[in-house]
Amino acid sequence: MSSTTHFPDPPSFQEQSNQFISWLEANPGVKVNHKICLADLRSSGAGRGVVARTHIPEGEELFSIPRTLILAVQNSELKTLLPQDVEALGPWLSLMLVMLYEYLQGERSRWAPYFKVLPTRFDTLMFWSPAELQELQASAVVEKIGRQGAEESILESIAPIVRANPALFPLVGGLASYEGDAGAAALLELAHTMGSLIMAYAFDIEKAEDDDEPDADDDGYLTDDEDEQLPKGMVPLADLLNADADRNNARLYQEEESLVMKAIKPIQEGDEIFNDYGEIPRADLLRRYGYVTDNYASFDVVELSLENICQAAGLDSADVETQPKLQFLDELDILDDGYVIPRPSAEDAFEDILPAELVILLSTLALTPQEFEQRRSRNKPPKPAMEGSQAGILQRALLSKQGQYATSLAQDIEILHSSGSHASLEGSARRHQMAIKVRIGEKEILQAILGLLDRLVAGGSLKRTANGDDSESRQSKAPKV
Ligand SMILES: C[S@@+](CC[C@H](N)C(=O)[O-])C[C@H]1O[C@@H](n2cnc3c(N)ncnc32)[C@H](O)[C@@H]1O
Repeated sequence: MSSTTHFPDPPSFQEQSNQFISWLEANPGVKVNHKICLADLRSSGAGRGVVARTHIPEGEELFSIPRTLILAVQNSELKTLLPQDVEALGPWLSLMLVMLYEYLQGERSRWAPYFKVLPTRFDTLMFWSPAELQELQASAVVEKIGRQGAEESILESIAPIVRANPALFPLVGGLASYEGDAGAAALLELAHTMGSLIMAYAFDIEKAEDDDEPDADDDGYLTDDEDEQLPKGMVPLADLLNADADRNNARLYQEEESLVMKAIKPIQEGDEIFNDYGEIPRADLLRRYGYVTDNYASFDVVELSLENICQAAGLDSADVETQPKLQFLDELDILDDGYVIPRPSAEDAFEDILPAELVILLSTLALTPQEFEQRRSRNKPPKPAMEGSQAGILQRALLSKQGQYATSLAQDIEILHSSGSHASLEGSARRHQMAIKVRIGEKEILQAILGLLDRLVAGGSLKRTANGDDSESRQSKAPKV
């Protein structure tokens, strides 16, 4: 993302940018620093972005958007036009409904010039075909896309409101109604567009006096703990900043009356201004934002499923009801469905790389029946320590995970080298290349951890630094991608 094909009416791209900025500046309370501009970055696959026209010192305000201009439930007239409490739908679905309403108003919407600069096509995993998703091979991200769950929620919560209020939700594309298969399909498509915009563009909007950091989300468009989440809102211009891991040089401050973007570093003339999307593994970057860059590689993770680990420990299943060791950890609330292993860095000691819950699981699985009975009678899990037997289970689980990918790391590196420059690729070819990068990251982690475990199983020390470079390689040494 985001090339020409992702935006409506590509020939008017620049004109739409200009009209959007004019509209923005005409709104009372908006301030846009003349040192920034909205740039066309489609040639590098980054859609629109914000660029410095001239040097900007650290701390300088880049723009300020009044809270009343945020496209959000509290600012849309929809909430006064419906009998039900829109906010009760939760942050995702309520904003989705409001965006559907505003979008379908066309030119009558207060945010019409804003919608014209937003994309209508996405490279987020929600939109990948089964064949494209297959390129992610054994990546756990494939299980987190949540398309089916999102569609069920849309049909259950959004569709009845839209269908009951035809005057508020005009029909699109020659449809007779939003009823029936064709109506439902059109509604789902529109809702997915809004959901994808929320996923990649919306901010959690803190209350004016609330300084707490927002919770991280989420699978699909929804999460389990919706009640605790902050309302979401689309903040014009703030959401046109791209992000690139450690190149972050701006930050949005949520003040009493306005949301203010400020430079957090000196920015040189011509530099792109980047927001911070967080320390996101490339798999999740692809799922939520539809792009990857090599700068995010250090945040990559590999996820082992509980099933994978149980198999490696010789258990018949990962069923909590029938496996006493799993039941014991579940009752202590320290059992997970999957365990995330980060990319080891040169500074990390091995025991700091693995999550404590994973080491406790391995230690529990390694207990003899007598040791387990003792633990259970004291209701205490084993201490998270990696020794030979735990390392053996982990090694088998990692090898089994490695075997689930259809190609080796060495093969992927070759495929990547022959696949051409990222920026020039479009459509499926671009998605394919991004998938290769994701799976390379995961395979590099598997290889690095396996190298460290080799030493442990062979009787070496675990205190050494966990750096992929000095570890024994099972496959050819991985270059930085
Ligand atoms: C918040 S929007 C930023 C504005 C967006 N570029 C646009 O033209 O509308 C987030 C989207 O921008 C794109 N994006 C952000 N950072 C990027 C980067 N470093 N390289 C390529 N695309 C990027 C992705 O498509 C992502 O989903």
